[in-house]
Amino acid sequence: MRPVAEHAAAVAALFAPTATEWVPLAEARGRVLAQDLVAPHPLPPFANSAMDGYAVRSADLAAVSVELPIELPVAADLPAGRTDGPALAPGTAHRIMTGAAMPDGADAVVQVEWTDGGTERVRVDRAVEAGQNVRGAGGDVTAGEVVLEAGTLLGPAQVGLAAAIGSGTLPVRRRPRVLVLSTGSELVAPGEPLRHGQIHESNGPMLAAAVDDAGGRAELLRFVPDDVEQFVRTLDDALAARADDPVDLVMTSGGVSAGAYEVVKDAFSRTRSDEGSTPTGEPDRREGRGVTFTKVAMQPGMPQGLGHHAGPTGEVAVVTLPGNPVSSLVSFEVFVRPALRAAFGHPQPERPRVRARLAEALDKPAGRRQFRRGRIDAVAGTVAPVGGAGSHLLAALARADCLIVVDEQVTHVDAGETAEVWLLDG
Ligand SMILES: Nc1nc2c(c(=O)[nH]1)N[C@H]1C(S)=C(S)[C@@H](COP(=O)(O)OP(=O)(O)OC[C@H]3O[C@@H](n4cnc5c(N)ncnc54)[C@H](O)[C@@H]3O)O[C@H]1N2
Ligand code: MOO
Repeated sequence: MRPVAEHAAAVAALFAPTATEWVPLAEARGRVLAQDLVAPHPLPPFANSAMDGYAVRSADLAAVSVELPIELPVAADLPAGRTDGPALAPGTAHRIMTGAAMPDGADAVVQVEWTDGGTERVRVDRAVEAGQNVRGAGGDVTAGEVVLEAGTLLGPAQVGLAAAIGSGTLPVRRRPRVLVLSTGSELVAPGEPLRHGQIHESNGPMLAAAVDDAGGRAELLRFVPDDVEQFVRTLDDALAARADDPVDLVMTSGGVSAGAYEVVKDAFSRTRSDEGSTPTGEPDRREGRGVTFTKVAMQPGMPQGLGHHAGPTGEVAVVTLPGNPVSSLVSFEVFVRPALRAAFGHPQPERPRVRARLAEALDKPAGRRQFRRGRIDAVAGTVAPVGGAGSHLLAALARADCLIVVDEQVTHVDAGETAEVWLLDG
């Protein structure tokens, strides 16, 4: 069986780094900056007041104390946003609000609490030092400074900074576009009634959510039954309809194990053997490198496939995930998520990994790396398995907040021993 790391590297190699696109600030969160962002002006752009109060010359107040207050005429009112504030004459004060530009001639602000709050004249009973309560121009950012480097993940603070320097749009790496296609004749759309032998289609919505959550752009296609013709037609129609904005990956679920009706395996094996020419002698547009199916030494997620499908608009990368719901999502976590994030330059493609003590013993077969679902207690430094190893246990997966990784050769881990844990909330 193929080692997990080898398959992960092969999946990563399917992705090309995504191009740059410009997006409005409102769409920038979670994206990766494609170019250094340079401030065209300083921050703050002008010296301004840090307090509601009175702009003064500190020299005028040098001798002031509670016992010896001073009274100054209030010569102007400076709310934040006033663009034509007059200069301050010696021996006068301007009423000023937080964020308003400091008038020429003033070098300090007396906060309103240290005054009688007058509007015509103001009594001040505390001295201030030059620069007190003044936020200097460029105190945060200087003009020409790189405020955010290419490769930065844009969160709320970074979006705020970009807005503050006046950027309305930002150059970011394009989100990889992923088509999700589930297969299985037993599948029924959620919301529709089930007959005996049928189940609701859960992998498609789950994997589409996982793609979006990873920072990609998922498009969930209508699932198909175990019918090769229908599978290929659905996929090729979807690819043809997206000729102007090509997809980065086709991700399928189901139909890859050892049964009699393995639609994904059959479909991609067929398109591969179609290489050559069509009956009319035209070159076959399906000619391509094909999809290879393999067993990976992991549990869940053993049957895997990857490669390229020669669709109507050219070659497109393909990853085929196993149909069992837990296998499907765990395979996505192990192989697709890190590759997808690396493709758009995410600074942390992989889930945060920690070590934690097992709250109970675990047994597993030798030969496959096991990814058990768990709940972590970060304060206690312990992790408890949730549910068993079965790859149909979707409810346990939904209760889990981490994966517990137990290496191939290990068959037993005692309670209290440490294990590697991947944090799914990170
Ligand atoms: N004889 C063997 N049988 C199986 C093997 C094997 O090596 N030899 N491998 C097992 C393992 S491990 C896995 S994992 C599964 C993988 O099977 P497929 O990828 O072919 O998936 P299906 O057979 O189509 O479905 C498996 C299981 O999952 C359910 N399923 C499928 N798609 C969905 C969906 N979109 N939403 C919800 N549930 C879905 C399906 O009903 C099956 O119960 O094969 C084992 N068998
Ligand atoms: O490998 Mo399957 O993915 O165990 O259930």
